[in-house]
Amino acid sequence: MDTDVLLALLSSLLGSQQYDQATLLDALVECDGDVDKAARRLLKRNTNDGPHSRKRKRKVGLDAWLDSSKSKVSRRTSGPSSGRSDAPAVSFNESASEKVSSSSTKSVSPLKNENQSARSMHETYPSNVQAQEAIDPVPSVFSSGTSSTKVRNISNNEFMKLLRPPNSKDSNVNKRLPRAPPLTLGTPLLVAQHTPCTLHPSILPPELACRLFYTMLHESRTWQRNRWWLFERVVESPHRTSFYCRKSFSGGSDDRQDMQQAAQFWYNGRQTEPPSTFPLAMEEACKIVERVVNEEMRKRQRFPLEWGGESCEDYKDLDGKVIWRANVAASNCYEGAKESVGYHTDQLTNIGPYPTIASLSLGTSRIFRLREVIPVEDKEQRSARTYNIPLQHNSVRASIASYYPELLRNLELVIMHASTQEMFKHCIPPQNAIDLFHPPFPPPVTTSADGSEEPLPAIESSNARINITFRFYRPDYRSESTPKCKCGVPCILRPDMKNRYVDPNTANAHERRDEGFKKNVVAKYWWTCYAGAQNDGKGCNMWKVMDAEAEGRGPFAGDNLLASGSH
Ligand SMILES: O=C(O)CCC(=O)C(=O)O
Ligand SMILES: [Fe+2]
Repeated sequence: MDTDVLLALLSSLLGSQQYDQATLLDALVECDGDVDKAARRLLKRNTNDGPHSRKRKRKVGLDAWLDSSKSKVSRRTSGPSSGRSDAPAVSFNESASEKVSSSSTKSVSPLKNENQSARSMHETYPSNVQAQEAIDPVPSVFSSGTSSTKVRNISNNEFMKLLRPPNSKDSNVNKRLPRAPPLTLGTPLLVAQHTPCTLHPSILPPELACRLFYTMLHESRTWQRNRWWLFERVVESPHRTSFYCRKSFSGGSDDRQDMQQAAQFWYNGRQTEPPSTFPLAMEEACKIVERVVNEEMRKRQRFPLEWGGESCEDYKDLDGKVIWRANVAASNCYEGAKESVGYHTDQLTNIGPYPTIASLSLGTSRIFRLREVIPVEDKEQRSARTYNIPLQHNSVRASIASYYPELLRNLELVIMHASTQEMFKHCIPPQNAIDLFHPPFPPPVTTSADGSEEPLPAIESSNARINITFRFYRPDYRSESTPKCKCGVPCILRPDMKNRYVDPNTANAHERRDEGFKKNVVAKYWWTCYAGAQNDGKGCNMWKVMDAEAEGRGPFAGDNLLASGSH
């Protein structure tokens, strides 16, 4: 994680559009993780590139970065007219800042309520700042205060100490390792070969896909940007998002209420309106997605910690067992090429270990980027690779917990893939250009509150991508079972991505001996305090290992495997 923080900081200093991640990483490695030095080195290189290089005029350095956000605050307080003429970010931040300060005062009261919980879908990686950087060369971070700003100058060392957790090994990046060049995975076969994801093009009937695009784009007018605290500032994700619950979920009413409470704190502990239920077109699409995901899951070996409750009555369908059922969905809207989401893993708080997530893309095509997190033990042997997966309209990318595709063995690839959330971080990077989407059908008709029917506004072309991630909130990870930290706020659940183990339940003797099959299971998860994301950035640093048995979690897929003796 700390390498990502360093990368985010470095690109904040330089502007991420001008340097690709590999260049930033190289500079960091050359400078032993010193962000300031790396920024100066890259700048110097640019200066040498020619006398007209516009990059060399940029002021860099941590102090300059902090200064720039200070001056942003003062611009803000001196009124919008003093801002840049092209300054939507400034005026936006101004109103966002007001909203945040009121919500941060509010967040105290809901957090007192025992039944409510603070949680979010995304990790609070500063790489979101990096993503936002690509939109506005001035970092889109701002002080939470008014004109008496909370921003203070701190030394480089002090800052680095904040960023680097004790015992962090990331500063010792192995300099001898060649960099693995990024790979673009343009076909379902390539995606399956290299990642624990599967790609399903043209999954919905074309008319339904188009109707769903219109519906969600219309809904997205009310979606919000995610905000959280980071290093005494509030940062904001450069895309809009919303959370939906599925009405037809067959769990009891307690389940539904519990999911609603979880949804209220969907993003980083910020209290939101109760979630909407799936619109009709989304419900229709969900049924198709569920069928495809279940078919795919039946082909795969399960991880011991996956949900194993498919034999419970509630999870049976007319057709028999349903391994995976979507009961919530998070939806994202990216307008234009520059809107993005930074590198993160999805929080496991309610979806539990080794979750399966089905992510439907509608509208303009965008790149989905995956980057593997290399376990500590492997750091000397191999470097992380970045995979780019272009996601077209009406396609589903399913991240299904899987050990590794069979094909990998035949191809004798060294990298052994496990599950997406445990082994990879993902993002939607900003792009320089996108193709406009032309809806192939006229807009659907909607029924308004007074019962009258009218069509949604027609769209000739759109620069928006709508993403719907269908998820299964596990009954054994319901909100009320989430441990609370000393702040009295529900914790978040994270995997120990950097340490992996052989799974004794599934590995055979040969596999256990074989180096290549080592470390394909994440066995440790921990609960950590997350109050800091909303609570003026202040949390209690609480940290405890998840003890599935003591916490009464399950049933797990591993229990079923053992019972059937099928491993
Ligand atoms: O838009 C996408 O495809 C990714 C969204 C995502 O990562 C999320 O909602 O957690
Ligand atoms: Fe995600």
